[in-house]
Amino acid sequence: MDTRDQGQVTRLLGEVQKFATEYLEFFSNQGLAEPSFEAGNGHPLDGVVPIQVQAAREKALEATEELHCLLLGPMGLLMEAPANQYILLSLQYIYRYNIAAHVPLHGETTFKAISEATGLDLDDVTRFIRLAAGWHIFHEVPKDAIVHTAASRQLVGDPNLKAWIENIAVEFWPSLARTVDSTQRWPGSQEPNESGYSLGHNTNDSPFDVIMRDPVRQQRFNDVQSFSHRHSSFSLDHLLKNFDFGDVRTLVDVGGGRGEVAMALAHKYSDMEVIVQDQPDIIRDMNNRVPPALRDRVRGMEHDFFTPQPVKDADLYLLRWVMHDWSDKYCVKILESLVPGLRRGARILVNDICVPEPAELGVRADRGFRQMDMTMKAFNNARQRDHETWVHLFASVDPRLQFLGVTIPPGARMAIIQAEWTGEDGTVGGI
Ligand SMILES: C[S@@+](CC[C@H](N)C(=O)[O-])C[C@H]1O[C@@H](n2cnc3c(N)ncnc32)[C@H](O)[C@@H]1O
Repeated sequence: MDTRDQGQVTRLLGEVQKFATEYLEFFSNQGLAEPSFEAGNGHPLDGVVPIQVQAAREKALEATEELHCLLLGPMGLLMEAPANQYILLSLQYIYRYNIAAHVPLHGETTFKAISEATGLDLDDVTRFIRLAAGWHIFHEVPKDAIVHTAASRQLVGDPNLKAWIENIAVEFWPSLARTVDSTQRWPGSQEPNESGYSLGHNTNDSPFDVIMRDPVRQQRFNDVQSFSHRHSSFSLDHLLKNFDFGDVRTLVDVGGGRGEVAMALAHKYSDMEVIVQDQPDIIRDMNNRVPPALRDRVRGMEHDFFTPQPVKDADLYLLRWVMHDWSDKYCVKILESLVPGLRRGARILVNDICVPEPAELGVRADRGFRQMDMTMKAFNNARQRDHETWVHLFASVDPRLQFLGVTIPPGARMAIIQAEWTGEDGTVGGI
């Protein structure tokens, strides 16, 4: 008999008690009320909580998650697993019809009042909101009347959160539903137009092309990038605090989006010139966002990163949150296209996920990385990479591109991955 799991529930109970108590001490020390579904925890995302408090919370979450799974039992676990997708359905409905704004921030309303104000079918309103209430998003009391919870209040007036949820519902969800079909139709494909997205959206184009030609989708996609910067584990601060840009005079932010990273860098380093490269529409938007005080040092440049790099002699080429959008085949092309711009000693800095080894993290944290990996496959046949895959990727570009290593700042999800060009200036293909 396998005795490994004996006493596991008891051990987990102890861990929940220990780590949740540590977490709660932070609230009592600050004179704050305990977190509740009604009032939340007072923090929009966990950025303002000290790192050791975040760690205690994460350990408590890991332990409660495992406890939950053990109590479900094997069959319960399998049966409950698909249920979480339903919350997305409800959130999509709530956003589509701006339901949250029809609930007073303080006080209650009724399903009937929402139906009358929006013109929506009363039965639909009731059913979609009751579905959400199962996840503590709105609370129904008494029957047919609802009030906000802390979570449903977040759905009012936060366009970037809206974009993030709608992007998953509209772009990713149909893609995920067809990803297994895509493995059958195009086994092992690295092409962006042979993915779950291609089948789910019935298109032969790559997802980026589909998104970029539709202003609504494009705006939403850009807002998602802004939203992702807000979560502490994806915060730009990890890069700014843990990489010394002190000797960088010219930085090219390749696929730099709306320039948020560039502007943060230019604020911090008053001698740095930053060139943001991206697709034409993004660059037009980006140029309008640069404040006058930074315009002489931050500028946008339309550039397709699959074509040779036009900026020669920069000190650093940054690829932040770009490579995970592409399969290895296309990442090699992106890196190869940089080579013509590189002078000896120029560095490439990739700020992207480096997936930890299996079992290095708890199951909850690990699951987050695996889900992101599968999302990228469904979207674009792209992937998240672990240490070994990053090393292999750089090695397959050019032996003169020396891999300098990977560091993951404490509390960060995005790793700092570096390489240096050791060849002659601006050489391509072994010349
Ligand atoms: C996930 S976003 C990352 C943006 C930014 N680096 C950040 O950290 O927020 C990926 C960016 O790559 C850009 N991109 C996609 N294809 C591109 C191409 N062929 N050439 C240049 N940029 C491209 C997108 O427009 C988008 O801004």
